[in-house]
Amino acid sequence: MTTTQLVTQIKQKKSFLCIGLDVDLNKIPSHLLELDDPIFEFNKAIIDATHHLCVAYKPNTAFYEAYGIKGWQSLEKTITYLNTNYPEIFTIADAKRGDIGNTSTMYAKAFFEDLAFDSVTVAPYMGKDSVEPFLAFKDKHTIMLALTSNEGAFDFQTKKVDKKELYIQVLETSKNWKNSESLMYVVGATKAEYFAEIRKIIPNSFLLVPGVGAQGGNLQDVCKYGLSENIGLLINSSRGIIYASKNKDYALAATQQAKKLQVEMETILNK
Ligand SMILES: O=c1ccn([C@@H]2O[C@H](COP(=O)(O)O)[C@@H](O)[C@H]2O)c(=O)[nH]1
Repeated sequence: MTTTQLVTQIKQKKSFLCIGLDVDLNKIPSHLLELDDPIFEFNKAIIDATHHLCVAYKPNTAFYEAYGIKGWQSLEKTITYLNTNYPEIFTIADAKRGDIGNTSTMYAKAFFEDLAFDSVTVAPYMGKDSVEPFLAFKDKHTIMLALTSNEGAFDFQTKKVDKKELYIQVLETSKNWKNSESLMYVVGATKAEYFAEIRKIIPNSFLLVPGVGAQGGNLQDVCKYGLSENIGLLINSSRGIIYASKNKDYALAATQQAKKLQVEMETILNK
């Protein structure tokens, strides 16, 4: 998917919401556990109930890998279901990969070719030659961790290297990499006070922003300095939407939570 197609979808739906599909078998309604593939059935119901309110879905691969081959099959069925039934939706494999070049190429093939995701998250720690193999894929997007939502972000990311914070170095340096126009960045909603500085460096790049909802990040605070000319934000909420109810009404409850965020986003976009 191209960035233009993503922006068009955002404008049509008046939403820049990304829903995280982080499925934990201990948290889903118990009646689903009797089915052959509870993870897929849960995702299918959530997707059917929310696709009109969001522009992206983000399964975090950890929640699938934890269940071995069955979990990976559920992930495959979920992405195939999305690509077949809702091809306009932007898909993110939150896998946080990155390795030496030839290994990164294999990671990129796994998520872009085999599973046909539109994007994958990567860690910047191993540098240019670990990220450029992902950027070589046309109309695919590489979403690099910049300033993460967790407390541990302050351990390294905000530490100064050559008088500049590491996350700033990541943003500035990666702008010069081959095919860097395919880069997006992860910036946590819990770090709203950093968005103004970040936008000075990457005014137009899309930012994937996790941390709204369960982690306490605030949508209004993020949008104040995070919005760009082409909107440029994908705000993720996972647990706050998919676990809004533990009962049989879970899909309806997810719709209601997603709708709340979409309405807030529509108001912001209309300003
Ligand atoms: O900085 C980061 C990077 C990734 N995540 C991931 O996003 C979701 C957030 O889930 P919630 O339930 O809405 O808190 C999850 O998959 C994280 O691994 C992040 O939170 N922060």
